[in-house]
Amino acid sequence: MSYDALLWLSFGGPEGPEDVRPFLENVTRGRGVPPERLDEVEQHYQHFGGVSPINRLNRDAIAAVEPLVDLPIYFGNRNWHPMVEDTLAEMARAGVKRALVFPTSAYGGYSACRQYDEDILRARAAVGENAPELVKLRQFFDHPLFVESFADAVREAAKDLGEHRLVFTAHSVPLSADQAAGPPEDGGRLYSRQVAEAARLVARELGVAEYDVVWQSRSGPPQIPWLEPDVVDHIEALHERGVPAVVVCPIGFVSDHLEVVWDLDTEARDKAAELGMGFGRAATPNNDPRFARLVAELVAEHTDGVPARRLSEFPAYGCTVNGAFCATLCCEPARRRG
Ligand SMILES: CC1=C(CCC(=O)O)c2cc3nc(cc4[nH]c(cc5[nH]c(cc1n2)c(C)c5CCC(=O)O)c(CCC(=O)O)c4C)C(CCC(=O)O)=C3C
Ligand SMILES: [Fe+2]
Repeated sequence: MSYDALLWLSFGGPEGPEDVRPFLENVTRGRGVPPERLDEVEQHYQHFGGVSPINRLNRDAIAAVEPLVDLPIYFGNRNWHPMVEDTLAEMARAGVKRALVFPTSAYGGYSACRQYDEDILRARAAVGENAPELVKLRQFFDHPLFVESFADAVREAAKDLGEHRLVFTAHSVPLSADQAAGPPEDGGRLYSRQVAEAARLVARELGVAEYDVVWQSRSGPPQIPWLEPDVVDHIEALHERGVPAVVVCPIGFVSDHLEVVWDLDTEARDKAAELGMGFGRAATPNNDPRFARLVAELVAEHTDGVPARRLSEFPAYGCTVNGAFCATLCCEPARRRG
């Protein structure tokens, strides 16, 4: 199959103090996130001058991928400029008929996969009949280049720490969303099980037998259960068990965006310092040259029939055309069910 372009599809983030509130409103529209939580998150962004690093990190990664692929790369986001609707309109004007889409998430689940399908549907509907055909690349949580880059990052973060516990962290989601993650016939929990599998692969690469998988950045109303334990609470629990230091590996993310620099480099690091524990945080893959190669390989699976490299046989989906869902009821949000 031939393609005219690659669309880099990401979350988006504010680029100045006035952007923060409208960005947060875009993210949480219709999601029942309490206003107090939004006020709190607004402060995290304002602490960094209202600028999330995520757009810059995406632009850097795109620049690293450009020399490795034969396609022009376009950049569009779900929640902030450049908005994917505008990017897709620009692609249509440039004559793009069929494009691959790289979503900046390695996993399945509603927030990590299906919501990017919804972005594709929305953007194609906005552009209308000239909308390019869009083929989304697959979930890559078990790609050897993803796993190796995290393993090296953990080695680097741990190098001066001595005895420590390795703790993987990913974005928490409501338990109901995790239960609905993946095609129902797979039994659900695709997101948390893929995160656990990626953690297992990185730990295996490092030869580490004991480690934990925990969650961060929980949102939503307090009465709704989300994946636990939270990383900060877990650091306290490790301290009580006499663990002298932690290395936190943000396996759930591809870049050091605001939820990594705030929730880990600020909150988790401060908690460890308060308890007198050593703390190291592994870098995410975004700026590792292997990440650019990973994207180029995912593209080559489609353009050159290069076989998919995977370290596990764990269920993986995500590759669909024009925003179709991976399977009937795949990652269907509970609130939208009958
Ligand atoms: C699974 C997952 C990923 C990983 C997959 C992927 O990477 O796509 C992810 C990534 C990200 N999440 C991000 C930011 C936010 N997420 C929020 C809220 C939420 N995230 C959720 C899940 C996830 N989120 C959920 C279930 C909610 C509740 C609302 C809802 O049901 O949708 C909120 C609202 C405020 C709050 O925290 O309450 C913000 C600001 C940023 C950008 C950071 C930056 O600006 O640098 C990134 C990359
Ligand atoms: Fe999020």
